[in-house]
Amino acid sequence: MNRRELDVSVESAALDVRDLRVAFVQYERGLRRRVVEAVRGMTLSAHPGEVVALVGASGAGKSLFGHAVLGMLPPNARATGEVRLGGRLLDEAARRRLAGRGLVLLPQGGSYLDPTARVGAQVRRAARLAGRRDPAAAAREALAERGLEAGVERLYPHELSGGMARRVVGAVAGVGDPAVVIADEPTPGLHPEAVAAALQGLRRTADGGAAVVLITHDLRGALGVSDRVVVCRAGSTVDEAAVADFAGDGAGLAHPYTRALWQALPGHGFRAPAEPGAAS
Ligand SMILES: Nc1ncnc2c1ncn2[C@@H]1O[C@H](COP(=O)(O)OP(=O)(O)OP(=O)(O)O)[C@@H](O)[C@H]1O
Ligand code: NI
Repeated sequence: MNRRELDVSVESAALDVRDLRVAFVQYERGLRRRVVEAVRGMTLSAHPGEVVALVGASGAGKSLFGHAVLGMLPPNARATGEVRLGGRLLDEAARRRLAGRGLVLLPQGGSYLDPTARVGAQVRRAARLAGRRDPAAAAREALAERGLEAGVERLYPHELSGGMARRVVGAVAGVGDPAVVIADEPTPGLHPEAVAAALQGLRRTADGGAAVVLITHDLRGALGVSDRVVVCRAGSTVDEAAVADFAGDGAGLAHPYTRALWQALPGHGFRAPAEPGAAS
């Protein structure tokens, strides 16, 4: 099922997540059962054509959000809340079936590419999974659209530069014409031009009609390509702000934590906000 089959219209959000919660069941010394709530109320929606940034500190629950939406949590995790795709309420199993097709996750750490397979095979596989009738042609086209010539198909991931790898990832993500792309921290470890290229790749994916959720620590980088910013802290989404509100001394930002994140950026002359529980 791809974007057309999901029947995503501009009126309904492609992705609509309400009050998502994720708890882990843990056993202490094999006996005492303990439930730890890692995500405690995350709400986010993204419309076709939009890039919505999900920003927050390390451990805030951003990656869990992505995994929960895809229905890919570890077995000891329990998720609750409502996840709609194209207006339809779907359970975890239904979302897992859409993974790689209507719904794509680019996981944190760049492990999205299989190091043992050639680029061409990987993009063709994504095209096949997405139901493209001629996977080879679709793969060639997806790579060419991103400025990669046919020879790239024969390369292995370790033979790609950072920027090329990201474009290949973009091709893998975009070849099925997905309704929703969740990109988890797509930029660490890349040099600045490659970071910009990767973010622009996501922007183009959205301009092509997908709803993109950009998970990142990099508020400044996110502002360059996003339409809205959702801020999370300690497992909860605490604010949603328009990109235009991130200006000057942050007076346009209503939420104190969002304002503190903005003011903590280098050049703004303020200190980073303390994390809950952190020693000050
Ligand atoms: N399998 C698990 N079992 C127990 N707790 C977990 C598990 N996976 C994640 N957590 C906890 O959930 C919280 C959120 O983790 P998550 O990976 O979503 O953070 P994040 O916002 O993506 O951080 P980062 O920016 O560092 O990637 C963390 O406190 C983490 O310890
Ligand atoms: Ni993460």
